[in-house]
Amino acid sequence: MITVENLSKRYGPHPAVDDVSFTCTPGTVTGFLGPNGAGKSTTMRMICGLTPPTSGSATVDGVPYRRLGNPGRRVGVLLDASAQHAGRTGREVLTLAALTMGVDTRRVDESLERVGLNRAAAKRRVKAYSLGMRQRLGLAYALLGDPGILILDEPANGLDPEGIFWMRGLLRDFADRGGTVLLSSHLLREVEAVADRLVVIGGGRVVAQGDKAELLASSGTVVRALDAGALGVALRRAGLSGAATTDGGVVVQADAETVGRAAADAGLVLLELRPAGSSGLENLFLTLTAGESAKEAAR
Ligand SMILES: Nc1ncnc2c1ncn2[C@@H]1O[C@H](COP(=O)(O)OP(=O)(O)OP(=O)(O)O)[C@@H](O)[C@H]1O
Repeated sequence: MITVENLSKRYGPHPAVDDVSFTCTPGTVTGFLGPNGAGKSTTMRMICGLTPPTSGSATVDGVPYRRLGNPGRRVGVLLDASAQHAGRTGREVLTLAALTMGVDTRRVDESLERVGLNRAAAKRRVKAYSLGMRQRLGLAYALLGDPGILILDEPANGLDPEGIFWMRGLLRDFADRGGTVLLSSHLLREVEAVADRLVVIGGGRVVAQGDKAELLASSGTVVRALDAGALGVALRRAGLSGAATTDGGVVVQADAETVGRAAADAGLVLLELRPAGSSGLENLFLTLTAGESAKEAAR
C-alpha cells in the first residue's frame, strides 16, 4: 500500500508538486500520468525518501520509506535506468545488490532471466547496454528483493513494442499475485492497457483520478454532425462544452441523451453519437494537461 497525503514540493517560488494525494492498493496497477514537467518524478522521489517534501507526507505500508528496514525487500524502485554503475556488468550490479539486501545470490540469474537478459548480456558492462536493456536491468534490480510493491518511473522508455508488451504482462502478473504497482508515463495509451486506476497530474496538481473503467465511462460522448459548424452553435446554445477530435467529431462532457437532444432541438442530422470511451479519456488527458508541456518548455 502506498499512501500519498497532501504532498507538495516547491523549488523557490515554483510549485513542482502541489497538494497531491492518492493511494495505491495491493492487487492493483496505478498509472501515474502527466506531460513532461508535470511533477511525476518529483512525487515518486518524495515517496522514496530521495527528495524531502515542502509539506505533506508519503508512506509505504504505513511507514515513511526512509524508516523501512532493508527497503529493497519491501519496495522495488526504478526511478532512473541510467543510475547503475556503468563500469560494472549486469550480473555484478545484481550480485552486489543481492549481497546488500541479504538476498541469496542464486536469485541473480533468476532475476536476469525474468527480465529477458541472457547470459551474454549479463556479462557485458552496463555502459554498453541500450536504454531498453538498462530498463530491463533496472526492473531486475527492483524485483530482486521479492518486494510486494513496485515504484517505476517511465519504465517503458527505450523498450520496443515487444518489450512494452512483455513488461505489461510482468506488471499485470505482479499485481494479480497481490502486489502493488505505481507506474508513471507521459503516454496515456502506454498505461491504459495495464492500469486499474489512473492518477492524472498536470502542473503539479492532480487533475483527475479514479478507477480506469469509471474514468472511461465518465469521459463523455462523441458526436459528429453533417453540419459541424451548426453542431458547435447548438452545443454552445445548450451550455455544453466540447473538444474537437482529430477525425472531425466533438467530445462533449455530457451523456448521449443530453447531446442528442441539443442536436435534435437544432434539427441537425447526426452521423455519430456514442460514448467516448478511451478516445474521451485521451481528450480529457489532453485538455486537462493542455499547455503544461508548453509552459515547461518555456521555463
Ligand atoms: N531539483 C530541482 N530543482 C528545481 N526544479 C526542479 C527540480 N526537480 C524538478 N524540478 C521542476 O519541477 C517540475 C516537475 O518536474 P518532474 O521531473 O517531477 O516532472 P515529470 O512529470 O517527472 O516530468 P518528466 O517526464 O519530464 O520527467 C518541473 O518544472 C521541473 O523543472
